Amino acid sequence: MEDIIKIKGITKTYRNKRALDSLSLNIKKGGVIGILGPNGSGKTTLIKILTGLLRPNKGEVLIDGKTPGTYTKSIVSYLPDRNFLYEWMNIEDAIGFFKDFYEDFDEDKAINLLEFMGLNKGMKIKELSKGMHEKLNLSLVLSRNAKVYILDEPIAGVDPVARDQILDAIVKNYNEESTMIITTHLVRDMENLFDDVAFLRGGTIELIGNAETLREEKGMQIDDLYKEIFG
Ligand SMILES: Nc1ncnc2c1ncn2[C@@H]1O[C@H](COP(=O)(O)OP(=O)(O)OP(=O)(O)O)[C@@H](O)[C@H]1O
Repeated sequence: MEDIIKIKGITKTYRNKRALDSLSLNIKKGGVIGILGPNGSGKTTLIKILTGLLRPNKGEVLIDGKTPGTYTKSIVSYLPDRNFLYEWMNIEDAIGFFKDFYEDFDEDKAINLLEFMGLNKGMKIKELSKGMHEKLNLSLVLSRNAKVYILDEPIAGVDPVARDQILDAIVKNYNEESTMIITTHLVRDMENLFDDVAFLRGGTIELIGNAETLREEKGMQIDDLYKEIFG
């Protein structure tokens, strides 16, 4: 299977802190990969490099054959780990904002997803709870017809019911032609979603593999393997 993302030897240093250390990773087209690692392991830094928000000090990243920039932003739908909508907006404005920004945005899909999440158009952004924010942001991001979806900690800080709804929305809206990259340290809740997993420690990949194969080889769930590696 063709690789949609090729990461070769990237290093990223903030002042004197090395967040990524000669990290290499190829991600094949189609499928869901979990990037797993504890706080500070470099997950967000890696995602910011993939989305073109940061540049590595060394190494190379290719997404669909191009370095992160205008083209890659047009094919990558990104859920940041924080809110990206304006406080003055309501949900309808947020839909309009995505429609204006992204040619691949499917408004009908967004409306269906928002209904599934129990959100309505008139709700004001500044009045949403953390879980509602997460549901809104995810609904918008999943409503783009993108080649690559990058979800940074999609269920962090939300209650178990909202978590299940978010996971359901991801599963139901995932299209097998596209590639999904999800970072998390909430492995138990998310492991059934992953085709492949990569364990990140100290800015490098400690272990990578097919989730099912790893479960068989190690005789344990990915969550237990995570605890064994990072515990
Ligand atoms: N802007 C910054 N300036 C200085 N150091 C930073 C900056 N951003 C991240 N770091 C450091 O780089 C390392 C990797 O951080 P990063 O945010 O990528 O980790 P993470 O795996 O996403 O963590 P978390 O799960 O807590 O979000 C950490 O040691 C962090 O302190």
